[in-house]
Amino acid sequence: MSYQKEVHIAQLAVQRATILTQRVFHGTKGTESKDDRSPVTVGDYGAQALIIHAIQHNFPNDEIVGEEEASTLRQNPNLTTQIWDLVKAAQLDDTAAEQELGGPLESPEQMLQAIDAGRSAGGLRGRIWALDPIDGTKGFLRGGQYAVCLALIEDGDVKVGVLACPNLPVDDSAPLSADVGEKGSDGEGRGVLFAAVFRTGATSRPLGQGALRTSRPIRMQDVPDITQATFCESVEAGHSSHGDQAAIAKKLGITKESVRMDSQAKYGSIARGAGDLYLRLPVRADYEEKIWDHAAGDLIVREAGGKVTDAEGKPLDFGRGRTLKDNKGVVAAPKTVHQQVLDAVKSVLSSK
Ligand SMILES: Nc1ncnc2c1ncn2[C@@H]1O[C@H](COP(=O)(O)O)[C@@H](O)[C@H]1OP(=O)(O)O
Ligand SMILES: [Mg+2]
Ligand SMILES: [Mg+2]
Ligand SMILES: [Mg+2]
Repeated sequence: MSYQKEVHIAQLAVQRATILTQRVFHGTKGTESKDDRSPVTVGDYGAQALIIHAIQHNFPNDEIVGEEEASTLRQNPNLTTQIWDLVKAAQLDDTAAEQELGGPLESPEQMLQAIDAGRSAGGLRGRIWALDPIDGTKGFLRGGQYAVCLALIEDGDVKVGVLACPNLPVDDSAPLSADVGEKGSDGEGRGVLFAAVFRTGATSRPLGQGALRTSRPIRMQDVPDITQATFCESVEAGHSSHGDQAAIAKKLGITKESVRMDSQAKYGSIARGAGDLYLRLPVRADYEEKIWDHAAGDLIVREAGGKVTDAEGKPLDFGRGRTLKDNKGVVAAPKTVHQQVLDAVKSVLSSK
């Protein structure tokens, strides 16, 4: 199977969803108090509805594991109307592409049903899409990094992964900096769409409309000297231990500050060689990572020449349900240095 239709539809679907997320961000900026999470709620539901509608139109027999579900939304008609207005207006300029996605949704009820179609339990058999409509909610709210993430898992293996990152530089060679991580902005020169298909490599293309078919291949950067590598990690210390990361960097002789950013933009950034290593180090022993937080990024990094495992060296197992219940942490690195990084991770974690 070549998965060409799957990756094409997945790219268009996340691209359309970012029209909505960007409108939500710009429409609410400055009008909401800082700790008001309503923009992200609107963006989450709206993007999930749009993407599931496109999947169901093209692949009606596939299952979907989506992060959100509509039960609380059904009790809030004002919020439903607000989201519906955004969902019906989010259309690609390219009318042929819009038709391929099934065109606009027909009614608020159809929108609610689409959101609720993301309730698959996941598992080892069949074709299952994993969807995170907005990954990196904190980054989204602050105007930093976030991603719209979609992957197709077949019999437990990720076959297609796409990540739309509206606030990352378009330029694959733009170096990472704390500024890129913390202050995104989707202005001029920003917005990139990463994609990968199992065994055919990874690509990027501009996210802007009018650039629907101009993908270029991406590769991880060689790391001839590990002491010069750039680490990426979460902004949130509660999602990945900053202290353990610093100890691991020290053990490897890395002196450069890590780059902190929210979301799977970290996987995309190392896949195109803007950074080198991504570590996610468990903070709470009982937290199970969600498949929609990793499936697309895992494939994009592996197809760009990387290796992705958990902190014990096991591959991420996407066939266990809605979570990665058999894995703890993530170590993503170019194949050539992965073992060296993993050894440092194991040594630091076992000495705690
Ligand atoms: N304790 C935790 N450990 C690791 N990841 C977490 C934890 N709590 C939430 N997350 C998830 O981490 C993701 C963001 O990761 P990052 O910090 O790399 O941007 C979110 O999807 C978030 O899930 P949720 O959507 O439930 O908040
Ligand atoms: Mg997420
Ligand atoms: Mg999310
Ligand atoms: Mg969430």
